[in-house]
Amino acid sequence: MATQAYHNIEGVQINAPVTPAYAEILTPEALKFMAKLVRAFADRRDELLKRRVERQKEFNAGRLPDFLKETEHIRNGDWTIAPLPEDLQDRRVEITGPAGVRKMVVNALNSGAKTFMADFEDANSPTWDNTIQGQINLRDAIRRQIDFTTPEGKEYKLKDKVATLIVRPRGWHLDEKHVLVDGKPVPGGIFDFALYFFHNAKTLIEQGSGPYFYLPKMESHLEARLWNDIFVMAQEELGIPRGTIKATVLIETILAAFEMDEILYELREHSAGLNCGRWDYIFSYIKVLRNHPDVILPDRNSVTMTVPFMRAYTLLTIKTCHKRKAPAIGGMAAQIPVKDDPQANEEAFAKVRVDKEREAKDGHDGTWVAHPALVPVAMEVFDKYMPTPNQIHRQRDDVQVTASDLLAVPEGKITEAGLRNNISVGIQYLEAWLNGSGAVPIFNLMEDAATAEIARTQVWQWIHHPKGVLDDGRKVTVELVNQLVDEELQKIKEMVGEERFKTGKYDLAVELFTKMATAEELVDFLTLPCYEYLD
Ligand SMILES: CC(=O)SCCNC(=O)CCNC(=O)[C@H](O)C(C)(C)COP(=O)(O)OP(=O)(O)OC[C@H]1O[C@@H](n2cnc3c(N)ncnc32)[C@H](O)[C@@H]1OP(=O)(O)O
Ligand SMILES: O=CC(=O)O
Ligand SMILES: [Mg+2]
Repeated sequence: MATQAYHNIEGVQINAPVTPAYAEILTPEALKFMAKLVRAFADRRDELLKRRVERQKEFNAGRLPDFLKETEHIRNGDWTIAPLPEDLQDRRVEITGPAGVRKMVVNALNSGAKTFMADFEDANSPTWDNTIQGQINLRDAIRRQIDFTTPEGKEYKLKDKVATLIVRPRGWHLDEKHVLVDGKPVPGGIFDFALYFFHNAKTLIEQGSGPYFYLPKMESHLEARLWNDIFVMAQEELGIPRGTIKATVLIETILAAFEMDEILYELREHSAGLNCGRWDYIFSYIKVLRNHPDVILPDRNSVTMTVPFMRAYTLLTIKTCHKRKAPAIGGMAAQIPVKDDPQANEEAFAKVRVDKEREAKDGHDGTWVAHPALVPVAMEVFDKYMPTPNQIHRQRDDVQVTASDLLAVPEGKITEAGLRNNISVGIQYLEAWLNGSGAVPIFNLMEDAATAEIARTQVWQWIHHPKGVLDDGRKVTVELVNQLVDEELQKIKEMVGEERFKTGKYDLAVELFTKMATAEELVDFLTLPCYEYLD
């Protein structure tokens, strides 16, 4: 790999190729801006990550998450978030997809969805190329200079009316290893935010929109405070009025569910509400409560949105948001179109419809879809049940959710089929991610970093937990998992063919998967050890 050090900007070093196109993003001014934010806030990010570790030690020792005593006054206080801008009033359907895939950016913006969340997180494998190409794509899309024709002659051209753009930077746990400030890798979230904001905020404002963000995987209101402080400084630096940035926080950790009011409060000048990131939420539930002898989840496909702890969390999100005049956006159904099988396709669409109906009736102000073909499905449902741009006016005072409701352990079986599915999906997903694809279709479902986290964490939990027993009475063990890994790998080989298997990264994917599933300690995020292998 070529190495380029940006010696002209003191303390900033880039250990990756900088092509002329990349240099348009990595300009001296943009890097200075990024470095200023990093210098101001990276230490606090590090402290907050240490705090996560300390809190986990307490949960491992038997403590259960609960609402915070010291912030009771915020939960009981009478306050609301600042008014929402015009183009974030109606978010009934939001499409998501990786920022780094140019044609998907065009397709998503053209999809008919109200907004498009361009992703540097769950749907993105953070290779250097994906990261910088993502920034290029977004810059070009905003300036309507993204149209192109493939060598096969297929045209990608933005329609007149496109979705409002929202960008999801990486979570606090991830670094951008290719860029160092004062010798240390920069927090990936600050890197993604800073470059996008620097290049586009003013243009977006001139267009009547604004710099809008989704903030992933937070575990406390102190982490939200950090984002808020970054926003304040970033706006000041560029001479943009405070409060222009709007950010929607994903409630996708069990710990954040206990701090929803506090998170909205920290960001109240910059808040665009909350979203139910259901897949990471399930992952976080397993991770945080991993040492608790009563907590074990059944097969991944039986942890649905209607199990009590998931229902409690989504209803509490709606209630909390609406009390604060904030939108409560729903989550992602994993079904995607099934090619060449109309019946299976109709079944998949029906599942999405049911999911969206429940969300709209509950009071969500919008929802997510993974594929353009699902935009009309979700749109029809929300048009039917939500005639107004949003339903923030619907107070859900009838909803009463306690700490034990949020923690309630669902019933269900652990089966060999469920174990095999987790193994196969885990390996296939890791292989794709290592090859630079962060979202992929596997067995007709959308899989991304969050859904794959559940797969590998379940295998770990079932091995390590005394109740990790299959419905036929067999204990899940390292030996059983190793045996099934071999068998599932063989099936994958048959499915993808000899050539693809040989040229793929299956050996590495199996090694990483098996290590994470069988290690004594649970790895915090699968993306951390795997990132070492990304270019
Ligand atoms: C847990 C969470 O965080 S959810 C949010 C993060 N996850 C995501 O964003 C996943 C988004 N979805 C996707 O990435 C894709 O839909 C996948 C990978 C699941 C399936 O993709 P494919 O196999 O390419 O789907 P398919 O072949 O049906 O695509 C048909 C067309 O739709 C496009 N398309 C599919 N999904 C999307 C999308 N989300 N955004 C834009 N375009 C899309 C494809 O690029 C393709 O375009 P083309 O005809 O111009 O070539
Ligand atoms: O980011 C969304 C999720 O479900 O995880
Ligand atoms: Mg997520």
